[in-house]
Amino acid sequence: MTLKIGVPSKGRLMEKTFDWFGARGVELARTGSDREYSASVNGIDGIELVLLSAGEIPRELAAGRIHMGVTGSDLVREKLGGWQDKVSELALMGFGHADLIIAVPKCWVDVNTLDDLDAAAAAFRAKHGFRLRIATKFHRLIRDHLRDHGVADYQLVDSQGATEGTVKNETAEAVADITSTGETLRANHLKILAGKPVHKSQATLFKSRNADWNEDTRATLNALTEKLGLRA
Ligand SMILES: Nc1ncnc2c1ncn2[C@@H]1O[C@H](COP(=O)(O)OP(=O)(O)OP(=O)(O)O)[C@@H](O)[C@H]1O
Ligand SMILES: O=P(O)(O)OC[C@H]1O[C@H](OP(=O)(O)OP(=O)(O)O)[C@H](O)[C@@H]1O
Repeated sequence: MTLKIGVPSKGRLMEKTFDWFGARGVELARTGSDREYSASVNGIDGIELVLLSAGEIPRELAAGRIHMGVTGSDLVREKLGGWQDKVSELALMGFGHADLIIAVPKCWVDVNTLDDLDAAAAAFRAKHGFRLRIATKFHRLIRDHLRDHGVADYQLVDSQGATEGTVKNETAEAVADITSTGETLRANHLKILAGKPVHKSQATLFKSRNADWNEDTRATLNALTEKLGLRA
């Protein structure tokens, strides 16, 4: 039986994932044409590469359909409730860095912290008769973070892309999204609330707790982690 590793099939994380393994003597390679989703692994036997969208890798790990997978630490925490019961972290890979943050319009001069946001949200509701809207695709992480910091008078509105545009479009008053350079926030006249980010994300190699770990796959895992210089 082969050990299946899910790696991003495109996008930000793909190339660096291939480089990360390659630098450790495990060559991942796409096979076939540019558009064909097939790949191979050289340097170690008994491994099958599965090309997937980074966003789907958490679900596949949790279901045990892949034994290991590379994706952003933010996506695992967002998509898997109780993620630590489903997967474990084998390696922080040192790329794909991004911060999940909450941002408000730059012109809100009195709102710089979560406490300020809480006060602004209460005032907003009193004035407008509905709760201040925060646009995001990170529902679980933002809800938990705001609950932990005592902010209650808000509503999340779903935004799966172009989230920073929702304030200008008047579908939200604030946003919660990933940022790396900060360019998109600046361009949309938004400022990050002070304090630590909700989550500091990076590409991470995960191991599924629910996959079929039999004698073969465990032996392959041990060979692979040794080659990669990790602890299984
Ligand atoms: N500037 C950035 N913007 C968004 N995500 C970033 C950024 N920098 C790093 N990342 C990370 O990249 C990962 C998302 O990658 P990507 O957008 O390729 O995957 P995806 O959401 O599955 O998209 P797709 O479904 O199109 O493959 C997340 O873990 C995120 O934290
Ligand atoms: O801090 P920056 O370097 O400006 O990067 C942050 C932006 O990049 C991502 O969007 P993406 O390009 O994935 O597009 P999306 O709006 O479709 O999510 C993210 O959602 C931010 O909008």
